[in-house]
Amino acid sequence: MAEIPVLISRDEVKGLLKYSDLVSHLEVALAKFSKRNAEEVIQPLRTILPLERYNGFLGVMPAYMVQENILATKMVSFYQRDEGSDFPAHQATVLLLDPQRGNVTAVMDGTVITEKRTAAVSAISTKFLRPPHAEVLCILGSGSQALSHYEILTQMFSFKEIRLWSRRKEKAKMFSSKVKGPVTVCSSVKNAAEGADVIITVTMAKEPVLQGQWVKPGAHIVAVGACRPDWRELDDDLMREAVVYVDSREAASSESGDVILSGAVVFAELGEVINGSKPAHSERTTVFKSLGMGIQDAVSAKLVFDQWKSQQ
Ligand SMILES: NC(=O)C1=CN([C@@H]2O[C@H](COP(=O)(O)OP(=O)(O)OC[C@H]3O[C@@H](n4cnc5c(N)ncnc54)[C@H](O)[C@@H]3O)[C@@H](O)[C@H]2O)C=CC1
Ligand SMILES: O=C(O)C1=NCCCC1
Repeated sequence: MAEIPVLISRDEVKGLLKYSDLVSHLEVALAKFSKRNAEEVIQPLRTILPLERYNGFLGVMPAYMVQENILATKMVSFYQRDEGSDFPAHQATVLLLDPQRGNVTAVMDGTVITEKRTAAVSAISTKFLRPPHAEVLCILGSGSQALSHYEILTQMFSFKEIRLWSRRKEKAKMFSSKVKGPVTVCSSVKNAAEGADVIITVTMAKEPVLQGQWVKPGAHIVAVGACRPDWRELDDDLMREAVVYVDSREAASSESGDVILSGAVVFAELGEVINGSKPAHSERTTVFKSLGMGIQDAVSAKLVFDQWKSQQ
């Protein structure tokens, strides 16, 4: 290795990566991605290596943004852990490279990047697709993504009520004691979801947790979990009834159980809504199926690195 890369820790990434920067930069990246111009963005479908023995997966997610001169790859491991396990469900590292020379310029924690950039993309979908006068937010799940989603959605929007459901009520209570604002802990998904305007699913479920019959017509659902072709968070009724948006069509048709197994038709990518080539049907029930993209990590890593450099 000719030059030693900079190492940026989890705590440093936490301090350096701001939601406000993420939202504006991710909007530009998603809009560009959806134009499918290889002179602008190159992002192959991620490689997923099963770690069957440990009930987990390793994902490798390279991306190159040509004009911005950003080349990066994330390695992310994720596991279906037993409740109470000492090991984290997700761990990630992002490598930022110099595209001209090919050397690694920075190695940084990718776990916080994954938490923040996923929530920022969900906030972008909420911005475009939530119904008018959205007042009630519902979060299903109480892990790391639930926290980052709570943070950004309460920063960007003025919901009157925030409801939370988690499989284990004590986890939901712990969540509500960690966050700054008020949270209504609900004892069932039905109670949490009924009447909600925006519903975020951030669980490790393999079977549907949210049923279409509980969803208010016109609600916006952001489905973040179920990132394997045989995993589900949403039932067939909801998937077939809603107008379905995704981050990447290729990823959705190869990785999303909710899309593949329901046979739902994908209406548009979020990037197409941002770049104006497809409408935002905010008057209808909408689902944004998020799977996560290498360009989201690449953009985030560059923001972290630039902030880090400006402080040296
Ligand atoms: N779309 C994307 O870009 C990304 C998606 N994810 C996915 O988001 C989901 C949440 O991730 P984290 O919050 O980091 O995980 P976490 O492990 O911190 O939290 C998972 C939550 O799901 C709950 N849960 C587990 N099994 C369940 C079941 N069978 N039914 C209902 N709830 C269940 C747990 O109680 C916990 O509240 C995961 O599926 C993860 O793979 C994670 C990163 C990026
Ligand atoms: O985009 C990511 O990062 C992930 N997506 C789905 C599952 C784990 C991590």
